[in-house]
Formats: sequence, C-alpha cells, structure tokens
Amino acid sequence: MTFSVIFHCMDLFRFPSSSRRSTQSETDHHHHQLGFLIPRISRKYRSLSFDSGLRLIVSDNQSFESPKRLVMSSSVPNSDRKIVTGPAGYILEDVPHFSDDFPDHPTYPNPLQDNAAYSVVKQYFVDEDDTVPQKIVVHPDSPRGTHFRRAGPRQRVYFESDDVLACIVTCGGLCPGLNTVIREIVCGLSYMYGVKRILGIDGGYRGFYARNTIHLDLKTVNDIHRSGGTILGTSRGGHNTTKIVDSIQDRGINQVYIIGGDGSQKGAAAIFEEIRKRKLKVAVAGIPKTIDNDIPIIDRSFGFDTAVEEAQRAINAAHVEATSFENGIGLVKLMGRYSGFIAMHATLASRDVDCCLIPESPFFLEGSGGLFEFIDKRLKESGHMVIVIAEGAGQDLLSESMKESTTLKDASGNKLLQDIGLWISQRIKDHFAKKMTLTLKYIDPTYMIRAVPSNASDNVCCTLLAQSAVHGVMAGYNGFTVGLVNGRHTYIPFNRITEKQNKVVITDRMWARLLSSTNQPSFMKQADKIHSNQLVGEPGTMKW
Ligand SMILES: Nc1ncnc2c1ncn2[C@@H]1O[C@H](COP(=O)(O)OP(=O)(O)O)[C@@H](O)[C@H]1O
Ligand SMILES: O=P(O)(O)OC[C@H]1O[C@](O)(COP(=O)(O)O)[C@@H](O)[C@@H]1O
Ligand SMILES: [Mg+2]
Repeated sequence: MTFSVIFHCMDLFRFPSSSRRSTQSETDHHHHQLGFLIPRISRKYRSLSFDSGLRLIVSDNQSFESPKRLVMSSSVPNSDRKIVTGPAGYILEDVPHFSDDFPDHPTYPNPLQDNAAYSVVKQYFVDEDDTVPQKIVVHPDSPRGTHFRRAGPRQRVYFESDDVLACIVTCGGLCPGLNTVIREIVCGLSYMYGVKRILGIDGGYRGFYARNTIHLDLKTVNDIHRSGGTILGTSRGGHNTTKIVDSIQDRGINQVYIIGGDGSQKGAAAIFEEIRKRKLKVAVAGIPKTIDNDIPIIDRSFGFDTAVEEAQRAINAAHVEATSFENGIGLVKLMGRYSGFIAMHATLASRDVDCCLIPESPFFLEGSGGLFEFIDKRLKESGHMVIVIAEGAGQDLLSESMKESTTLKDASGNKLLQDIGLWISQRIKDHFAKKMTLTLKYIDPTYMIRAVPSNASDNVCCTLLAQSAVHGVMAGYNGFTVGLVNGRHTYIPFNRITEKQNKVVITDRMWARLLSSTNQPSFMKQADKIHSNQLVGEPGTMKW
C-alpha cells in the first residue's frame, strides 16, 4: 500500500481528532499509535521536506502497517491543520472540532430526528465519513487528492438549544443576498434546533465593541430577503481581535456566524484563533460573501448570479446607446477589483459585448494588436461596439500615464483604484478625435449591481449555505467557512480560504470561450503567449 502523511509542527502534535468523534479508549489507542508511528516515520524516511505552508511531507511506496486514518494537528494557532490521509493519495483537509479542545464536552441527540419535516428523509444525517473531492476531473491513474468534509446535519449535537446564544455579523462591501443569509441562519437555528437567543451585530466587526446588539427572531427577519443591503449594516476596517473576543466573552455568545468576503474570513480566522487561545467554548463559522468571486476553492457564492444578471441592464443600455449613434461606443465598468469574473460572465451572458477587459489579462492601447486598432476594426465592421471593463483592469496603464501609482487603501487594506472607465473613455475619445466622428457613452453601474436583492437562484444558494453553517456549528465543527465545492456543500478550514485569491485564469478554457465569443484580440504579444503558463498560475475554480 502507498502510505503518505502530511503534518505540521512535528513537535506539537495533538491526537486524535478523527472524522468520527473518538471514545476514550480510541483516544488512548491513537496516542499509542502516534507514539509508535513518529519514531518509525523519522527512522524510515530519510528525506523529509517542508512545503510553502510549513507542512512536512513524508512519503514512501513501501508497505506500512499504519492506521487507515491518521489525523494530526498542532496546538500552534494559525498552523493548526487537520490532515487525514488514506489509500491512493486520499487527503482530507479537515476542520477543527469542539472535541479537539474539549474531549469531554457533552453531546445530545440532534433535535432534527424528531422534526416532522425530516422524518420522511431516508438518510438525513450525513455519514461521518462523507467527504467531497476538490478535483473532479481525473485520470485513471490520478491520486484521489484533496477532499473537504461534507456539510450537513449530524446525529449528535454539541449544544443544547436553550444554551445557545448566537450572533450574526455582516462585514465588507454589500452583496445581493446578505439579508437572505441572515434570515436563513435565524430560521435554521429556530426551526431546526429550537434556538431562541440570536443577536445581530450592528455595522460589521467594529459593532462587536462599539455598538449595541440587535435582537433577531423569526418576526424581525420575516421579510428582509426582499430588500438589498444588510439589515445589520456593514463596514470596512475596525477589526480589533482582542476587543471583539472580549465582547463575545462578556456577552456569553457561543456561536458566531460571520458573513463576509476574503477580508472578513481572515478576520474570522483571527477571532477563532483568539477564542481557542482563551479556551472558550465558542464556535466560529464563516459564510462566504463574494460578489467578485475572489474566494478560492468554492465554486461560487451567493450574489454573483444576481450581479451578473443586473449587469445585463447596464450592458443593454450601452448597446442601445451605441447602436443609436454613428460609430457609437457603449462602455460599461463593472466590479472586480482583482478578479474579472463578473465582467467575464456578464460578457458571456450578454452576446452584445465586443470586448471585455479584466485585471488578469493585461492589454495595451496603441499599435498592432492593441485596443485602438481593434476598436477601429470593429467600428468599421459594425458601426458600433460595446466594451465591458472590470474596475481593476488596466490599472498599470493608468498609473503609467498619470506618472503616479496610487498606494491609497481603504480601511480594510484593499487597494483604492483609480477610475479606469473615465480614463479609458477619454483616451479613446482623444485617439479617434481627428480620425472619425465617434460617440462614447460611459455607464458605471457599480453600486447598482450589488445593492439589489438576490435573485431566485441566489436565494436558494443563501438558504443552503446558511443551513449548512448552522448544521456544522451545532455538530461541533469550528473554524470553518461553508462553501460549495463541485456542487456539494462542505466545511473548509479558514487557512484554505484565506491563503490566496481566486482569479480568472486566462489560459483556462473559459477565457478562450469568451475570446471566441467576442472575437476580441487576446492582447498577448508572442513572447507572452509562450510564457503564459508561468504568468497566470494555477487553474481557477469556476466550474462552468
Ligand atoms: N487580514 C485581516 N485580519 C483581520 N481582519 C481583517 C483582515 N482583512 C480584513 N479584515 C476585516 O474584515 C472586514 C471586511 O474586510 P473587507 O476587505 O473590507 O471586505 P470583504 O470581507 O468583503 O473582503 C473588515 O472589517 C476588515 O477590517
Ligand atoms: O466602495 P466600496 O464599498 O469599497 O466597494 C467597492 C468594492 O466592493 C467590491 O464589490 C467587493 O469587495 P469586497 O468583497 O471586499 O466587499 C469590489 O469589487 C469593489 O472594489
Ligand atoms: Mg474582499
């Protein structure tokens, strides 16, 4: 059998933390196995290496009488990862669990077992061994690879309904569906688990320590999914881990639901670490809010679909304007600070877009193969054109022409961008001024596409994410972001969510589909094409 083990911080193992909760005798058995295993590993494997995540990788093809499941984690915050390995290269990147820190924590039968709605469901509780593969396109000889724990209700829960004091916070920019997620967390906790005490944190992270809380119940959340925004308010900046955890502790909160993007999930990870350091029996769960689709691993999250749909209105308007004038150009700027998914999908959805510009695909204006040449060609062919540009595209060109690069950041540390739409509109007008009559209309629907309520498909997405988060927390899982991976809901450890950003990979088929749909140039020079694989990194997670 091929045996491999990946673990962190060798000197600080805690053991066990199995996918199934262990009994005391199993715990002793695992301790025994680990004590037995480590000297054997170090004796047997001479060349050990660390990867970039400070993970020690040991592997061999020789047979090894090992436990089938091996879970190791360290007690060092931030490096705490639970990795389970199995035959054929199977890896489970597991999430922390209450029983890791509190092995004697009491458990209770899941109240869902008496819930009439679920009595007809054949196998309502998720099998403890169910995991979801990160990679589903495989070859006959591929290793089974990384998996995440499947989300859903478990037979036993770690909270008694009356003991729960949950809180919900929304952080970062707005996104369609925030209110639906809030509503469904409240409904999930109340209807499925009989929880009565739920607080809303007012105005993002700083609300934990600077504002009063908002009481949430079935009545207060009943209609909120019909409105855009968040009834709780949101903010950037203001993340003070100590003050936030002080407030959690002082108020007696034991479940924290954090709805937010990549920044918020980093904040959630910091809160979770501090909670663990203080040995508090508090669960922290993240629900990913990413209109830009910049969170890695997950297929996508709520709000993206609505944003793409809403962007169609702006693109339609741009098209109407463009077709009504001689040499009309409609230019639409869409969101996407670092990732151009909204622009790419809005373009693919529309069919009226002639050119889509995103941060991941550098472009240039002048000369052969440049944007001006393409505009000239398209106007001559069809007399009008529509350009969609993501807000983060062409920022290098803009800084270069302004002879200054802005280092300004918002309160959360996100780069503040200059308005590429205004700048490029002026450049196009200037370039064609002496050559032809041209009418350019610039449309900036930035905040309109994110301030709307979520559409039907996003509402379903919000509901499933919220319910999955509630099930996970009640089942004792902790320090996770809930997310859709290959169409299945999973619990993903914070470190995997925060370690990098999801980007459009311009050597993936999706970008090629866009190029062949708009028939725009790739703006890549020959030399770039040769090196494009090195330039763009690994394939994105969009599964269309
Ligand atoms: N590295 C970090 N550590 C702790 N908190 C963070 C971190 N990055 C961002 N935050 C906090 O998360 C919240 C939301 O972050 P932001 O980047 O504005 O939005 P989003 O979560 O949508 O990406 C802010 O209150 C910010 O202070
Ligand atoms: O004006 P704000 O509130 O900073 O929001 C603008 C930003 O919000 C976003 O839509 C989403 O960003 P977050 O995920 O960080 O909230 C970005 O695309 C955009 O740059
Ligand atoms: Mg963000």
